[in-house]
Amino acid sequence: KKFHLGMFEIGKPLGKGKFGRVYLAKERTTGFVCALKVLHKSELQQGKVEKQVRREIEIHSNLRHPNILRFYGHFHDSKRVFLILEFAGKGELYKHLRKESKFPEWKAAQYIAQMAAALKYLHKKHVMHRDIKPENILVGIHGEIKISDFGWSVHAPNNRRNTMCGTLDYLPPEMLKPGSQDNFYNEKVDLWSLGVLTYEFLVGEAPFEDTPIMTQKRIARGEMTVPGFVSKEASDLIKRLLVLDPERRISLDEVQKHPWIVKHCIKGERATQRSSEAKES
Ligand SMILES: COc1cccc(-c2nc(Nc3cc(C)[nH]n3)cc3ccccc23)c1
Repeated sequence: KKFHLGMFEIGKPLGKGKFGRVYLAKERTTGFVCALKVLHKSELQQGKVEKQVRREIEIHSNLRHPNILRFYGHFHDSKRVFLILEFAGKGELYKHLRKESKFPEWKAAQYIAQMAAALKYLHKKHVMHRDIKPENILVGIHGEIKISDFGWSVHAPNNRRNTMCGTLDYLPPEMLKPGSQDNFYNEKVDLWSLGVLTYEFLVGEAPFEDTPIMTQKRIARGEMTVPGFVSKEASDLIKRLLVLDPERRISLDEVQKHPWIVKHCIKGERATQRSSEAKES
């Protein structure tokens, strides 16, 4: 007996996140496959995250980009909230990262180029994600990556009122400063996190990974070293993103034109040139 929920046929559970379970689902009339995220209102109340979920829905439902997981809609019953999300066939990026321990430079560069494109789109809408990390990225069936969780995204600028986000590893120095009320930060926080992500893709661990106290100290001082096996171009990009002063971080446009990205990301004519060469051979 298949389990139906209104117009959806519920398939296998894909896994569970922090506040809910995710199921494969099929829309009954069209056969459209999606992922259904089920959140229990009681758990949201306990975790004091209802406002965050409402903001996630409001922000995520207005986003359309190939490297951002599509949000199709939501509905709720007395006990649960259901988010209708795009299904990404290859699951969580951080599982691939742990399995491969670190990514080859060409793969890391392609992922970072896709992240830069998604962040450029978000920042143009004055949305900052604030929680860029491998756990919040899914992989589509063709290997493309999709930013998923928007639970911590807000409209920029913002001053840190709410409690700390998840892991400290990805927090930029400006979000760690003692709570002076004029502690405003903007979307450049995502540039710092992009630097941490680039490092973690290439090295297999975060640049400031340490005990919580030491991690905060090392972030505040920008204290990290890039191992010798990382190419000098990749190391250059990491160092231009992990800059303490948010205003001095490399821009997303410059990331997309950076030699390390250009070298590994076949675009347009070079791709066709490659394929035409292949045809000749
Ligand atoms: C904790 O492990 C979790 C949790 C939630 C989802 C997955 C998972 N997700 C997706 N795709 C998704 C998920 C969403 C919201 N859209 N597309 C695919 C997978 C494939 C193999 C294993 C696991 C998968 C894992």
